[in-house]
This record gives sequence, structure tokens and C-alpha cells, in this order.
Amino acid sequence: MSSSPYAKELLVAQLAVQRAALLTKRVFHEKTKGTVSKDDASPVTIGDFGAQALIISALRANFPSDEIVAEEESSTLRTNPTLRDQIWALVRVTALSDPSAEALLGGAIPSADAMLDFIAEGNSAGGSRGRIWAIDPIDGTKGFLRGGQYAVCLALMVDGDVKVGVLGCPNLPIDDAAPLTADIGANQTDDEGRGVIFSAVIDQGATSRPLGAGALSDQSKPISMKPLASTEDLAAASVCESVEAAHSDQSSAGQIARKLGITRPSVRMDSQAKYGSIARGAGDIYLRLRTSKTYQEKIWDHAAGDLIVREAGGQVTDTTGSRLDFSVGRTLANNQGVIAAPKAVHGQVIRAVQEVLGL
Ligand SMILES: Nc1ncnc2c1ncn2[C@@H]1O[C@H](COP(=O)(O)O)[C@@H](OP(=O)(O)O)[C@H]1O
Ligand SMILES: [Mg+2]
Repeated sequence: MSSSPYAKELLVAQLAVQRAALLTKRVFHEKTKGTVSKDDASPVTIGDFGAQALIISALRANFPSDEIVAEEESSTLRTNPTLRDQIWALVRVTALSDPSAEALLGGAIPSADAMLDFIAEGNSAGGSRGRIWAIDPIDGTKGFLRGGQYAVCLALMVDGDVKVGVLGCPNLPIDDAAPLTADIGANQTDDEGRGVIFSAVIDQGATSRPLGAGALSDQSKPISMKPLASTEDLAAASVCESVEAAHSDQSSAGQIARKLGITRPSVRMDSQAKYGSIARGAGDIYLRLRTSKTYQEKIWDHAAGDLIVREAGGQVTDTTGSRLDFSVGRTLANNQGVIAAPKAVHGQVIRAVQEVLGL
């Protein structure tokens, strides 16, 4: 194993994401996805719970004293044995095909109860001290249910700074040069040509590799954002936005794009697949403009993507131009919205954002 800083964390994170994605892909191809509604009325599926259990068991096997902030909680499962058993049926049969990689992740979870205990361990309050992992087992659950894009997301923060970020995007093209689209094709039933892992380690750049590659083979390739520099470059840019109108103000985003001279319609894509897409230069700018003064973005929805874009030559801030602050708990309580763009034009984008939003 390489002795670069965070080499072990990166390897474990990539393998954990790869294994969890095997589970989510099985659920993705099923008609019924064991969907239940959470307290905030957002959907969660057996795929979300199963992927979270597998990732936490891998982290516990390797970094037992690290804290974990994960999106899902286990309480509903403790009173719903049918749902628990559906998840367990998936978790117990999901393993990496490479036995040494599977062993590195600690192997199989021993029982359904142990699985619930792992899910429950993602309850850290987060904060500015020590090593904290952030997990979104299925980011873009609505996209996952719609047959669109989604991502399995894992990041390590140390003293509030993201040091390692990994995004597994089962429905994005493997090819970094493929055209930007959120569409995965009608009636697509196999994974031919799709499935990519984006990774970054602080000060070591960003990479992509096929999600289905042999677990320990190294097919990682460096990725970088498109080097937009001029106003003309900016006018030809592709903007990524959420699919969900409730998650990001589409009308203001349209005004911002027009101010920058951008004529192409935005590509609407669920999940942190947007961060991966701009980091590999398929798209250029990610705009997320808040729709409510009370909603606080969650750290697991941004930590991995923030580092991957910055390591690929981008800048990520909120609409005031401040860097995202992962040190204040489970949410980005100090930030409003997200603006990601190549470094050289990020300032110009922020000026347009502020003019439109009247900041
Ligand atoms: N009102 C809101 N504003 C912004 N983001 C929201 C939101 N309500 C939910 N979200 C978050 O948006 C994420 C999806 O991102 P996107 O809109 O880019 O696809 C959801 O993640 P989950 O799907 O993991 O729940 C959820 O955390
Ligand atoms: Mg999410």
C-alpha cells in the first residue's frame, strides 16, 4: 500500500463505496425498493439502510475510534421486523468478489442485530475536532427511485476539514469524456459503460475509476475541471442543477446563467453526481440556490463533492463566497446554497449570483 498521507483511508473508502454500490444496484434494478417515508417526509429505501450498514462495518473494522455522521437512523427498523429482514436479506449476500478486499473491509456482518447496531453508529453530532466520517448511503434517493442518477458518498473530515472524499456514481458513464447528461437511457437494464468512482485526497488531486473494476486493481485516472478562463469560455459553459425544484431555485439560476451569457439549458441531475460531473470536465458550474431560509444543507450531501471539485481545480463556496464549513455539526449551518466552478471564473460567477440574489 502506498505510504502517502491517507492512503489507507482512501483505499478503505473506495472499497466500502464499491461494496455498498453493489447493494444499491441490486435494489435499483428491483421494481419494489422497500420505500418508507421519513419524519421529514423524504423517502428512504432498503438500499439506503443496507448501504449505510455495510459502509459503517467497513469503517469500524479499520478505524474503530473514528466518529461517524450518517444520514439514516435505525429506530424505525427496530420496530419494523419485516423491513429489517428485507434489508438483512440484501446485506448478508453482498460482498466484494476479491476475497482480500472483502477481508480488508472486515468481511460479513454477523447478524441482523449487528446490522442495526452498525446503522445506529452514524449518530455523531459532528463538529470541529478529530476524525469524523460523513456518509450518505444513497444521495439523490428521489433520483434512485425515478431511475436517474444517485451517488454513494463517503468523506473523512479531520478537525473540520475534508481530507478524503469518495463518490460512487453507478449511473454515470465510465468515460470521463462522455457528454454531460443525467439520462441513463430508457429501459436500461444492464450497467454496460456505466458506474464510476470519483475520489480525492487533500493536496493529492482527484481521480476517477470504473466502479466495477476489480476491487484492488488500480485503474485510477487523474481528472480535472475544464480550464475556463475567459468570458467567452464562460458563455459556452454547462451548468448543473438539482432535478428537484424544491432543493434549488431554478428561476434565479436561469437569471444567473443569462447574466454570464450562458445560453445552453442547465443539465438537471440528482445527487453529488453533479460535483463528479464538473470535476471531470463534463460540466462546468454547479448552482444550488436555497429555496427556504430555514433549510440547512447536510454535510453528507456535500463533503466528498467539495473536496473532489477543489482537488480537480475548482472552487466551492456558498452564495456569499465563503468556503463550505464542515466543522459546525451535521449541517452546513454557516452556509447558504452552493456555487462550484473552475477557480479562474468562480469570482465572476459569484458576482452574477450576488447581483441576481441582491446580496
Ligand atoms: N429543501 C431542500 N433544499 C436543499 N436540499 C434539500 C432540501 N430537501 C432535501 N434536500 C437534500 O437534497 C439532497 C439531494 O440532492 P439533489 O437535490 O442535488 O439531488 C437530498 O439528499 P438525499 O437524497 O440523500 O435525501 C436531501 O438531503
Ligand atoms: Mg443526500
